[in-house]
Amino acid sequence: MESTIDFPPSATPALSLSLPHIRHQLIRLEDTVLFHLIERAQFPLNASIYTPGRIPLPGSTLSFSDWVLRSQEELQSKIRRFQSPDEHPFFPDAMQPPILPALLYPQVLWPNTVNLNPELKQRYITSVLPGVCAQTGRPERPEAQENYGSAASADVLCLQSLSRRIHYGKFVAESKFAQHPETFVPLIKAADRQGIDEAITDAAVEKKVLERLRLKAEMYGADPNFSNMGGPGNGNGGTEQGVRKISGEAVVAMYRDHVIPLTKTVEVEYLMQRLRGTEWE
Ligand SMILES: O=C(O)C(=O)C[C@]1(C(=O)O)C=C[C@@H](O)C=C1
Repeated sequence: MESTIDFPPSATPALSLSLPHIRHQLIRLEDTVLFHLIERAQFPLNASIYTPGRIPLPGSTLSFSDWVLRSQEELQSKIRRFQSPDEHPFFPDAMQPPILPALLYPQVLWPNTVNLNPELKQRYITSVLPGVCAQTGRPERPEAQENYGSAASADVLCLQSLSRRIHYGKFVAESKFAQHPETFVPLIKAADRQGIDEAITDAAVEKKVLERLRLKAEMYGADPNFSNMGGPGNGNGGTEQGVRKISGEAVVAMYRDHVIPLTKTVEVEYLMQRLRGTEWE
């Protein structure tokens, strides 16, 4: 698969490492994540698809959702998806040799093994999805086996866009490191993860991210046929006339409690490996 969003082989390392450019990509990814979540939220939670063994699968003990994700990744590996430096598989054991010739991406990141997808998937299933699929003020929707395939397909898109978002932290971290190695080298040498976390944190940017996201969720999640974007009784659950497509609160909570913290963990863990094989080691 050719470049995902901004790392075509033609992109220069200088552009890939410019912090405003990286933040612009993070803002674009907000839209991608949001639209995929809105697609997922039209179906019930369907807890059965996350339970291994609940839905019989030929030759596999995985949950239905994992099986769909793994099968997709196996196919996508053949068309180069995971050669792109902003793509990380959830199932590294499913990777196959690409059938297309390798693309030459510019070497922007320091070689590293950071992949937080297992933690991301766990949080997505146990915390993000229940918030996104709930419609405030309404009873939980019953399982709908006719939507199992649609829900699992939407999950693939949600998880992959979230994974891209959090692993973008590597580019953010590389950019910050390149700007201030004198700040980071001693912290990394001392394995001071908390110190690194503080050095990469920009509280004003985080606040802006959450404010923008709330606005986007309110706008994209409203049905324009009904004026249900605000006013009393028009909160997350919508009105009698129109149900919101997604809860703004759930989207903000997802970013505040999971997406931003995981992005920061990616940044910290990437930096912890940043001195390997350098003159600073
Ligand atoms: O934009 C940055 O500087 C980032 O590190 C990304 C990000 C985020 O996840 O949105 C994470 C940590 C910072 O505190 C601010 C924002």
